[in-house]
Amino acid sequence: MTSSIATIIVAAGRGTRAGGGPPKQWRRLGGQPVLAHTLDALRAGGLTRLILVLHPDDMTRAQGLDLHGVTLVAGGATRTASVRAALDLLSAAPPDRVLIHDGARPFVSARVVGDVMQALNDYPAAAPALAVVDALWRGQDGFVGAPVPRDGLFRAQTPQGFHFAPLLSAHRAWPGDAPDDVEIARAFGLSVALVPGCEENYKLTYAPDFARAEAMLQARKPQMTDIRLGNGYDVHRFGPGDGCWLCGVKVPHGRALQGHSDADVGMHALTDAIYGALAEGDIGRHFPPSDPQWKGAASHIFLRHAIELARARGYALANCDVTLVCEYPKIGPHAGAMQAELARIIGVEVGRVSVKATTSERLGFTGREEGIAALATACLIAG
Ligand SMILES: Nc1ccn([C@@H]2O[C@H](COP(=O)(O)OP(=O)(O)OP(=O)(O)O)[C@@H](O)[C@H]2O)c(=O)n1
Ligand SMILES: C[C@](O)(CO)[C@H](O)COP(=O)(O)O
Repeated sequence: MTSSIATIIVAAGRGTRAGGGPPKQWRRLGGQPVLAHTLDALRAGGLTRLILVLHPDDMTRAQGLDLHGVTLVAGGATRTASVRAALDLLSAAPPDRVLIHDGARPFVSARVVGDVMQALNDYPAAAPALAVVDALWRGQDGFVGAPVPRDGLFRAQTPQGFHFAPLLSAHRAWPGDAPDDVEIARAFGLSVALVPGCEENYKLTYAPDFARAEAMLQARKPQMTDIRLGNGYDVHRFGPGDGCWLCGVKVPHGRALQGHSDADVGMHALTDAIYGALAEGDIGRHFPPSDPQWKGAASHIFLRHAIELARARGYALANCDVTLVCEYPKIGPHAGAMQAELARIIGVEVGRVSVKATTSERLGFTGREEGIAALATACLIAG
């Protein structure tokens, strides 16, 4: 038989030790109120019936939270009074079990929640805690006094879990305040099982605890891979000659491509794709055709420049793909050599470079064999 469970989140305190500003449970962590993280963490632990105890002055702040499955209740002047208000509310439709969690512990893990719930199958109460590992001393007027044996000492955490009926009786029998509900349950005679807590489940208490929380959130963020894509397109016309430079290979042909440089249309398209990925314009920006020093230049100069620029910015070429559009010369027999040459210039393995070709079905300027067009895509990856 499954038992019903409700979770009380106490969040009606004023957070005076955390310093100025809004109460700590309403301060923002990673752009959201602390309480939004706490609710998310508890839901991730499978808890759905949630009682959120708020200070009467904070009720309107709750509108910014995801209140699905949440009942709001006004808290009291002490933590104990706040828990009691929630227990009284629940007593109208009592669950079998209740977990009580500090709103100021936003990083509780599903594992801790699960361990507490599991322990309630065998015990009337259970609480997470961490063994004290450091040596303990009593301080005496600013000096180290007598050591305190640390064996058997634990640092208490929440959620603390209880069978509901005995806990309600324990609270109703308790006269005043208490640091937590374990103390009240034990005073009533309930045995409380220890389950392992976790370091991340610390309570935001003092101002520096917020910097630690921000750092934890930052570390949890999936690291975004910086991937950049660029495309390039180029056309050169045919003129007299005995072959075309295409992707670094001279392909025998009855004509040659005309241009200011060696007119390697494929390498130009690829170079522009790399510049495009870097948002660095095109070849014309880096090697102006008006500058006579680039007349007849070998196009690998341009490609090397683009890839060096990428490296200087911290990018490597992940892969590239060049498509040549022409009826003639036939590219297929030379595509392997072109891939190898481009890979050599770029400094990557051949498997990252693709060269392929298509005709335009005799349509347009390429179909009329007036020139060759080339398209290229380059993918750069940071790191
Ligand atoms: N009257 C109170 C006092 C405390 N709490 C809640 O109990 C949890 C643990 O208490 P603590 O860390 O002591 O919170 P504060 O009382 O807000 O802090 P401070 O003592 O620094 O003012 C917090 O989530 C807090 O909001 C509560 O619901 N009602
Ligand atoms: C309930 C509690 O969080 C257990 O660690 C703690 O007792 C309440 O907070 P305080 O900082 O001790 O007031």
